[in-house]
Amino acid sequence: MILHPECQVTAQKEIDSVVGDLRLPDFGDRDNLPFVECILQEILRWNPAIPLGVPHRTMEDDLYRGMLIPKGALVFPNIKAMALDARVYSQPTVFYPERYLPKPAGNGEPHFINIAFGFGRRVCTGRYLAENSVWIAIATILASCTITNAVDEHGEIIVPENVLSDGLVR
Ligand code: HEM
Repeated sequence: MILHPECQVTAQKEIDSVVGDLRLPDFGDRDNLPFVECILQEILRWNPAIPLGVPHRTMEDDLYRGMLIPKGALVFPNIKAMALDARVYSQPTVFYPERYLPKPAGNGEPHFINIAFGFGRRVCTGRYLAENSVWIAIATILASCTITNAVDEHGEIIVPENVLSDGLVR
């Protein structure tokens, strides 16, 4: 929110108009907060927490675009490459939650939630806990707080660097 203050303003206006200021958002509000939903999707996509997914092993020979993937092969789903695929997401490195809104407000780009949590029989078992936890955190924090930059000893705004750890989980 510090790096993208305009997103915070948009989300807070949406929460104020839908929820008001007499209560906090709850899960019953989720369908009525499309921009908060967009922020959740963009957080999952912009810098995926598990960039190379978790490898799966093929149980039988498979053919993919004419290429044989033999039984027993390890397949790594490159989630980060899918997140940054410019054929699917315009300016993919930019944090731009509006991209998911239908046209003309946004680009109608596909939600990332079906990719971020992996695939098939071994899909993340914590998916719904995680997605709902992140959603309620975004909604309640932005309903009750405004996140702003820290300032240094001279009163100058500190702009944090966007630096992430490397590894299986970031
Ligand atoms: C935003 C948060 C999270 C993300 C992005 C995430 C993502 C993933 C991904 C990509 C996988 C690999 C799925 C595959 O094999 O294709 C996975 C597996 C798994 N996740 Fe998560 N996860 C998150 C939170 C959680 C939480 C909160 C829990 C537990 C409460 C959890 C428990 C698991 C478990 C147990 C597996 C292994 C499932 C299996 O191999 O059968 N995850 N997760």
